[in-house]
Amino acid sequence: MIATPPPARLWDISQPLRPGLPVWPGDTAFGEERTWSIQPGCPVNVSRLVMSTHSGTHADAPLHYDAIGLTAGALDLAPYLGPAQVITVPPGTPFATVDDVAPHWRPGVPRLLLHSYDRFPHEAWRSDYTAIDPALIDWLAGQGGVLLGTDAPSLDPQDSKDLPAHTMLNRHRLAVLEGLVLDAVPDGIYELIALPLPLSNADASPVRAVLREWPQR
Ligand SMILES: Nc1ccccc1C(=O)C[C@H](N)C(=O)O
Ligand SMILES: [Zn+2]
Ligand SMILES: [Zn+2]
Repeated sequence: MIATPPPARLWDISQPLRPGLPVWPGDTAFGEERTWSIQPGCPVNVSRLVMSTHSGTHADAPLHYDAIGLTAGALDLAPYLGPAQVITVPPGTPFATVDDVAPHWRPGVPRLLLHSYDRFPHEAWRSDYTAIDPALIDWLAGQGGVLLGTDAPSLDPQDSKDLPAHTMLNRHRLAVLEGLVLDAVPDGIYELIALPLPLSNADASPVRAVLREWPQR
């Protein structure tokens, strides 16, 4: 009889996808439509989804911010699986900076997930989210980082036209997750699992992001 360890605790850090989901101003509303329904002569329910590639918790592909960038289907999956550290930045911070992160940084854990909301805004779009100082992305790359995640809907401010944070991310070829829900997650080290879908031509992909307890050594 193999002794099986108790299951590691899981945190679901993904937004529920549903009609009424707050989306980027002007973007495609989340829609679902039943195309087949269970009834005499039809044994199944089937639906159709209409959604932005940036709906809810998602991974940008480089194609989102680089006209010749990789698509979601071409992304290397390794950055989206592995040890990650959750660090809270003071709520209401306009830009997360190196000074917010460096004092809490655990060298050798190459994924940074920023927790900026006191309470994730599930019910309404908020434009006043915490964006990312590009210098933090440059610093993360220097620390051997491979992925940056945030509970905000974007790395750059909503009105940004030159996307300095996404540009720095692209320069360092870092992976990104946006729209994480970290309300219930204490700062610390976890195993991140958040795989993008093999959407062959897309500029981003929804992910089911979870954190699993990481054995503290
Ligand atoms: N839907 C959009 C439409 C136009 C411009 C930006 C968005 C975004 O959703 C922001 C995106 N999540 C980003 O990666 O910054
Ligand atoms: Zn995005
Ligand atoms: Zn983005």
